[in-house]
Amino acid sequence: MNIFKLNSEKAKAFLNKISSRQADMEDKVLDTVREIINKVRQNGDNALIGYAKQFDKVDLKSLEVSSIELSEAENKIDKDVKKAIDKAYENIWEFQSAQKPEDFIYEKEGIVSKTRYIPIETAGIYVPGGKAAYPSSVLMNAIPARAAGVKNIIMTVPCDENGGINPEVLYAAKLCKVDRIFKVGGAQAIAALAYGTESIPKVDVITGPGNIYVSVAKKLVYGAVNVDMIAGPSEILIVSDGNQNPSYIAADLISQAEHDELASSILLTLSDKEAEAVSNEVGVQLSKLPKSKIASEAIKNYGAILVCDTKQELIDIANQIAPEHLEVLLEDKKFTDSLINAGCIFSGKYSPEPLGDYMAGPNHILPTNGSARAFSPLGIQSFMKRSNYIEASKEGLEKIYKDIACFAKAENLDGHANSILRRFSDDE
Ligand SMILES: NC(=O)c1ccc[n+]([C@@H]2O[C@H](COP(=O)([O-])OP(=O)(O)OC[C@H]3O[C@@H](n4cnc5c(N)ncnc54)[C@H](O)[C@@H]3O)[C@@H](O)[C@H]2O)c1
Ligand SMILES: N[C@H](CO)Cc1c[nH]c[nH+]1
Ligand SMILES: [Zn+2]
Repeated sequence: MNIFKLNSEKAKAFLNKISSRQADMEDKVLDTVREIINKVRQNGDNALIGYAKQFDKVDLKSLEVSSIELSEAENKIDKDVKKAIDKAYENIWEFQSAQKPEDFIYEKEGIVSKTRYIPIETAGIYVPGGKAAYPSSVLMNAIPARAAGVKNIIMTVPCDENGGINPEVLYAAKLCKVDRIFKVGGAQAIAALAYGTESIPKVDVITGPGNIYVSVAKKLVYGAVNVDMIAGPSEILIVSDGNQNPSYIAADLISQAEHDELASSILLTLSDKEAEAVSNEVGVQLSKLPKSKIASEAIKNYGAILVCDTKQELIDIANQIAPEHLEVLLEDKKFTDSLINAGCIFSGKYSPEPLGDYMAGPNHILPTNGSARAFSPLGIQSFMKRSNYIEASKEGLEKIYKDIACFAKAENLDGHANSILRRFSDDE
C-alpha cells in the first residue's frame, strides 16, 4: 500500500484523485446509464429481460420472485446464519423504531401551526447483488421502511446465473415482510422503480446502496421520485495516533476494499513506523484472503496511507474527505467531537467497521464520496415526509392581517392582499 507524507506532491495528487473520484467514475458510465433508463421507459419489462441476459447472463421467465421461492428459502439456509440474521433484525429494529419522529405543534396568538410526519406510501428498495449477496442490506433498507409505516415495499435485487436469488436475501426479505421482490439489478432496476413497467410498480422513493451504475441512475431519476442519497462504492478512513495495532488497521482497510474495485481505503497516521507496519500487514493479509483480487485492485486504485504531523491535520483531512465510514483510533478522546463529516464514526479498537455493517443497529446504508458533508445515513426519516398544517382563529388572523396585506403589496401581489383583506372588509 502506498505511503505518502501529507504535504508531499504525491499526497496532494492522491487527495485530488479522491475528491474527484465520483465525477471520474460517473463520466465513464453516464452515457450507458442514460441509455438504460431510456430503454426501460420505452420497452418496460422487455428491456429488463434483455438486460438480465446481457449483464446477469440469464434468461428470465418471470421477473418476480414467486411465493414458492420465498417460502423455500428458509429451509435452504444454515441455522447459525439464520440466527445471526434474526439477531441483526432485532438490533436494527430496536434502534430504528425508537427514532420515530413526533409531530411538532406550535401555537402563537391564535394561530396553530403543525408539522406532521407521514410515511411515504410506496418505497422501492435496492439490494445489491453483483459481486456479493447482501441480506444485511435487505434489513438495513426494509426495517426503517417498516418502522416508518410504509404501506408497500418493493424490492429489486440482481439474480444469479441460474435466475435465482440468494436464499439468505429472501429469508431477510420475508422477515421484513417485503411485499414484492423483483429479480432486476443495476441501473435498469432503478429506472423500473422510478417510472414503472408492466410488472414493477412505480414507487415514491428509492433507497439503497449499489455500484456506480446504480448510484448514477439514482441521480438521474431524482425528481421523478425521491431518492435517499448516493450510497456508492464503499469507503473507510482510519485516523490513528500511531500507537495502534497494525494488524487490526490492515484488516479494517481490507474489509471495505473487498466490496468493489472502486472502493476506497485510507489510513491517516501520525507515525512512519505504524505506516510501514500497516502497509506490510495489508500485503500479508491480502495474500491470505480468498477473494483478494477486488480488494487488491481497490487498494491500488483508491487506497493510501498518509503520514501527518499533528492531530489537527488528522482531523482536518478526515473532515475534508468526509468518508462513509470513519474509524477513530485516538487515545486522546477530546479530538473525536471535532470529527463532523462521516456517515458513521467507529470509536476505539473494539468498534471495527463490520460491527456497523451487520449488528450494532445504526444503518450501513451511508453517504459516500464526500456527500456525508450534507447527507445523512438511511433511517426511519428517509421513509417519511413532512407536511405542514396551519389553523388560525378569527382573532389570530385579525392581529396580523394588515402586516400580511402590506407584505403582499410590497411584492406587488394584490391578489394575495385581497385574500387577506376580504376577511375583514364590510362586504364580506
Ligand atoms: N454505501 C453503502 O451504503 C453501501 C452498502 C453496501 C454496498 N455498497 C456498495 O454496493 C456496491 C455493490 O456492487 P455490486 O456490483 O456488487 O452489485 P450491484 O447490485 O450494485 O450491481 C450489479 C449490477 O450492476 C450492473 N452492471 C454491472 N456491470 C455493468 C456494465 N458494464 N454496464 C451496465 N451495468 C452493469 C448489472 O445490472 C448488475 O446486475 C459496491 O460498490 C459496494 O461497495 C455500498
Ligand atoms: N460496508 C458496506 C457499506 O459500505 C455494507 C456491507 C454489507 N455487508 C457487508 N458490508
Ligand atoms: Zn462492508
